[in-house]
Amino acid sequence: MASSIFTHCHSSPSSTTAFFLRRRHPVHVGPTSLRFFSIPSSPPSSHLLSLAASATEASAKVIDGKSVAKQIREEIAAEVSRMREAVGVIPGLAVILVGDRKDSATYVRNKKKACESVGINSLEVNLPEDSTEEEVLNYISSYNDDPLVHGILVQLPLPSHMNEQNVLNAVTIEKDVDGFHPLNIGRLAMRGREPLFVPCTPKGCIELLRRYGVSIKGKRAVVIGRSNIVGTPAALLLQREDATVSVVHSRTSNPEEIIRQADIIISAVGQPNMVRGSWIKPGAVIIDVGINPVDDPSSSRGYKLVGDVCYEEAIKVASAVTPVPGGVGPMTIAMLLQNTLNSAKRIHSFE
Ligand SMILES: Nc1nc(=O)c2c([nH]1)NC[C@@H]1CN(c3ccc(C(=O)N[C@@H](CCC(=O)O)C(=O)O)cc3)C=[N+]21
Repeated sequence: MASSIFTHCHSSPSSTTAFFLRRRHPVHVGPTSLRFFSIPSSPPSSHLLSLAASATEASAKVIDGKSVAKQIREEIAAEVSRMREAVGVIPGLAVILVGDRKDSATYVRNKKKACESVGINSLEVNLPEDSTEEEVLNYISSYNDDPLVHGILVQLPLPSHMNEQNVLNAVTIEKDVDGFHPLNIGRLAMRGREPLFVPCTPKGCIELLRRYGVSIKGKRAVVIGRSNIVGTPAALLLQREDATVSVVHSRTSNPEEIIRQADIIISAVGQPNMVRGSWIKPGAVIIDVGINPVDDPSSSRGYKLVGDVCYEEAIKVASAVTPVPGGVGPMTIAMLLQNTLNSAKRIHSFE
């Protein structure tokens, strides 16, 4: 198993530009399985990470997103009951799913399960693929007005006949738990302004760094990818944390040279095993957002999930790396729950 993924890293095309061809969001498939690496029992509680650690295979840490996410879900569950007991309010998340994409259905199911696990109410509407934009807008409008709903999530991607911008703009910023409303992104970009919500995946990346004691201030950070939902907000967040940030994308010349200068790398491009060991500065910390299915005849599903970063190479050079699966993915859902809880607290002035 481990050798097949190793082979995959080496059989990947070596040209950088070939990897940067545009692609849709990584496709989510199947249940979590941690097969390729040993996971430490729990994340360090204090600042144990040494960025200057000599780069040997044994010294690299696996950043265990699955276990951090579990810890965060427990904290959220405690807050949800405290709020329910104190003011009788249960946070509610409404999820709007349009069409029958298999990966989207899986994501929505996982979000619903996660809500149940912490005591958050979840409402779900599944509209047919050929629904009109107006029908979606009507649902958004009724959830905007519904006092039992504190967060609204429109599962992306939407069918191509809908205007994503119109739809996302319709979610009231008070309930925009995805943090995708332009007003929330705009505030994220401006110094001295505070967004009501920060997008879940980038927020999860920063939370992982924080809980593993990786300091960001004054560090060189490189974000690979410039999507609205991950790359761009991740770069804005790192900058707010006082990193010096570069964004590498499909039109960047010499991406490897820029990436090699990074103390912290966040990769969100959706290209399997694109970032090679030789692109990584010894001791760097790597947050791998990509969740890419690749063929794997030895797996019962016929595929396995790999990140944007060649894990077996990275683990030898970096001081810490997030695995795929079990890294950023579970954190995204934990941050969605946190945003929903915080929204209910804000709406009900509960501290
Ligand atoms: N409005 C909207 N908000 C989103 O946040 C959103 C979206 N649309 N569309 C799709 C993407 C993708 N996404 C993931 C969430 C969790 C995992 C996750 O938990 N993955 C696990 C399981 C992987 C597996 O084994 O299948 C892991 O990485 O360990 C992955 C991907 C949220 N998205």
